[in-house]
Amino acid sequence: MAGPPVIIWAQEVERLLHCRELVPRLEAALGKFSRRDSAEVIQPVRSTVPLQKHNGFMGLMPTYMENDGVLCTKFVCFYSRQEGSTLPGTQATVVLLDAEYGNVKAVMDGDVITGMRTAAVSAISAKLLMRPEAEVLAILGTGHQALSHYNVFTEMFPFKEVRVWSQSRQRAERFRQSVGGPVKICLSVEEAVRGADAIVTVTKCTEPVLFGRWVKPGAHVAAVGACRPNWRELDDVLMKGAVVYVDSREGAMAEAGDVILSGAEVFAELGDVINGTKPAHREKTTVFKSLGMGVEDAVSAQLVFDQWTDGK
Ligand SMILES: NC(=O)C1=CN([C@@H]2O[C@H](COP(=O)(O)OP(=O)(O)OC[C@H]3O[C@@H](n4cnc5c(N)ncnc54)[C@H](O)[C@@H]3O)[C@@H](O)[C@H]2O)C=CC1
Ligand SMILES: O=C(O)C1=NCCCC1
Repeated sequence: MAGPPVIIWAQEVERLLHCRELVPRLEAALGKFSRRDSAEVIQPVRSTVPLQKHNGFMGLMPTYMENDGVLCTKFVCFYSRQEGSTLPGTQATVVLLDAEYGNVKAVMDGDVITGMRTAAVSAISAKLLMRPEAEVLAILGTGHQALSHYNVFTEMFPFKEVRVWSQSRQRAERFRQSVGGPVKICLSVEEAVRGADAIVTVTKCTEPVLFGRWVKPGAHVAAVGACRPNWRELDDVLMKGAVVYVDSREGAMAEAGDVILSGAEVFAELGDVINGTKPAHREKTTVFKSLGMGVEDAVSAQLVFDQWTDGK
């Protein structure tokens, strides 16, 4: 008979999950997802339940990887909070199950996983699509994802300058103090992105904040916010002028306002590039529209569980 599930909370997940081990697993997972082989990955498009009273959504993200024996689901609640609210903007929990018996093996904090796997997938997009000589990174937004993206991008690439923009100077200052390295605070989005080689958009805005006319030709944009079909971070000029990559085509057509409302063509999934079935257009302006996938949470949770079991 199965024992009770283990509970692995945030501090422990943080101790066990490292970008250097996670990135190769995520690359493999993105490749498997794009092969559309049901023995590799079954991952339906996220089901989203509106929490109207609280101005939020609950996303359900199940995944089964039969060949790898991984069965997992994440519950993630995300909210549009009033300015100054002290309530959390996103809360996630990941559940790992035994596929044969159906029992829950582990319940773990999903916030650390969401932060790190999202930033790691954006970094994989940059590894594939950014120009190798890239020197300047611009981050728009200063919340949780901004911090995880700063950490992962500066660990993986030798940027000479990191710029950050926030709606609020105070939040930008707080962000600068919370990171381990140098950051240039910019007072406008234009100042932050002009001349940047890589741009990460991690805001909660619902209207475009990044305009194509400011983006240097050949730059790479990892667009992480705007995960609802009527929300935008990027304008039509950027979406239509860039080669657009996504994590999941089905996900993008259901959830990505930047894709749906601009009418931009999706060129490829990141997994197609990893599998060698679609080219990486490093020489052109590229956008990776990220929505987040259950398979990313599944391999992250399995890694945490394996490390936890090894160290027991
Ligand atoms: N693609 C993916 O896999 C994932 C995407 N997300 C999305 O990424 C975005 C950022 O998430 P977190 O950092 O966790 O949120 P957060 O609440 O910690 O930070 C949000 C940031 O957006 C800024 N912001 C809010 N409204 C704005 C507006 N109208 N214009 C410009 N900036 C604005 C805030 O000042 C803050 O810097 C959210 O949209 C979230 O839903 C989150 C997790 C995974
Ligand atoms: O993949 C995720 O996790 C999320 N994606 C979009 C919105 C918040 C969480």
